Amino acid sequence: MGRYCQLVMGPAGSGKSTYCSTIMTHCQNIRRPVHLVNLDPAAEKFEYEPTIDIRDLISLEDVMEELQYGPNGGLIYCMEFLMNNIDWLEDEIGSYTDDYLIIDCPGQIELYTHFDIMKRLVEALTKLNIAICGVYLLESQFVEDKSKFFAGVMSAMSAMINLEIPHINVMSKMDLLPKMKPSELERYYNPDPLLLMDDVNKKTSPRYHQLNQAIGQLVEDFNMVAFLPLNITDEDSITAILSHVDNAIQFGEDQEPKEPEEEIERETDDYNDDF
Ligand SMILES: Nc1nc2c(ncn2[C@@H]2O[C@H](COP(=O)(O)OP(=O)(O)OP(=O)(O)O)[C@@H](O)[C@H]2O)c(=O)[nH]1
Repeated sequence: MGRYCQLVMGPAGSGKSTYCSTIMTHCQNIRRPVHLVNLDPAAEKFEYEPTIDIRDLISLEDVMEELQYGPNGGLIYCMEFLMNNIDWLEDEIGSYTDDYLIIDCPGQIELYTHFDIMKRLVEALTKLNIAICGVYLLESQFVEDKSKFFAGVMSAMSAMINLEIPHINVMSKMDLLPKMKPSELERYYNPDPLLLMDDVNKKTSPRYHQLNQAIGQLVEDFNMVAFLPLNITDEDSITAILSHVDNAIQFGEDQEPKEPEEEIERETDDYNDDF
């Protein structure tokens, strides 16, 4: 593999920064060269100093102070500013060849649902020949409220559909989840629409049952959302996630459309072989 990165996404507080430091520590222990990239202009402190940091370009604090934006508007302004100054990111990344970048993204959910900023970021990274794997985090506490869990599943789906990149979903903070039977947990790792129907129908008025069913059906039909558990104290869960990321990137590269020139060359060779 050449240059590649993990684009670490997920709602606010889902554990993105903790995940990034966990991966950094793991990679350093196994001597895999890795760099942390911070794209959250509101980030405060990091366990690892980021190699590339959006705050060297623009910080949310300055935008809020100087332009009188609120935190959400300010964040979108910062991300738009980054996209309009993408040369800065290209220059910063330029020197890191053959390295693994762990990109910590902001937690504003609208970035993954209805703004095109992440899509433009993906295009910019792809232009730099960086293979990307999206890593979407959802915290395990959502399991305790099934409608919240399914809302989280749909936000993960939204990121997958919008970005169209190799992607894995991670269920973070597994150490905080009360003990559950493996068969019960499995229904969350591979979201079982019946969980939603059984439980949410009981709590909602019958006029919403059809809607609950349609949402369950949507998740089932899409059939591509699955979660890998992350317990930051369990090395095996970290190794499993990294290996899924590697496989997703490899699979993505194998799916790349072939260069038309290659096709033409092969056809010419075939033609020559015939004679
Ligand atoms: N017990 C436990 N706590 C965690 C874990 N991951 C994150 N936390 C805690 O959850 C809170 C949020 O974690 P962060 O890593 O800052 O989450 P984030 O997604 O980067 O947050 P934003 O930057 O606000 O979007 C912090 O208090 C972390 O200490 C975990 O695996 N286990």
